[in-house]
Amino acid sequence: MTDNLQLHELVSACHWLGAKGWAPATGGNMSVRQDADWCWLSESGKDKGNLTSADFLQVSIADNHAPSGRKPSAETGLHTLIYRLYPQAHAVLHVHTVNATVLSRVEKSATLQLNGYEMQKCLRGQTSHLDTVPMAIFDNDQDIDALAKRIEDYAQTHPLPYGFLLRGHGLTCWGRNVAEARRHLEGLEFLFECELQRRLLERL
Ligand SMILES: CSCCC(=O)C(=O)COP(=O)(O)O
Ligand SMILES: [Zn+2]
Repeated sequence: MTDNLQLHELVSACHWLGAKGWAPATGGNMSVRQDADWCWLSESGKDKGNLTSADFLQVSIADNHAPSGRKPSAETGLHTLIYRLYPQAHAVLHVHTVNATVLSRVEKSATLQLNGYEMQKCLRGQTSHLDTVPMAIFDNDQDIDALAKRIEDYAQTHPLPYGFLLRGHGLTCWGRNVAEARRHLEGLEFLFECELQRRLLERL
């Protein structure tokens, strides 16, 4: 059972990422796991930098049902997929940062390979800049069920330990608690900015 503390931490993470400009114009969505069956997801269409606990709706992880009758995020199916795939995932943050949006278009292949950066070590389990961290990029889709199915199929053979990019759309990342999801978001965003600048300066 997720305590109120995790929802409170999620609300402050939303204010933090909103202040950074990572959820512009109602973009982005966030959630926290309650238990094996339920999570709390941001309501669709809200300014994600200004949420309160009352803006989070209880959603069934199995079938995306929201008993309140209010409308959870349009991307609910991606959050619940992550909670089904990874029992250890307890918080999911989806943001529309400029770096994630642009880099996911500049990189034409299905995977962004990050290597050579000390900051890779902010990602759980990473211990060296010499290792390569693959970040999957999925082509964007307005059909979230179809997108979730593509991601689910991919995840059967490729682990997605931190998150994934949606091409021309943004980053979805998670962690074992809100603090870890927040660290992954901040670290990945830093790495994306470094990688974009490197490609610009090296004319790649
Ligand atoms: C203007 S944002 C377009 C929809 C989107 O990608 C998003 O992250 C926000 O959707 P939500 O339904 O969660 O508000
Ligand atoms: Zn989005």
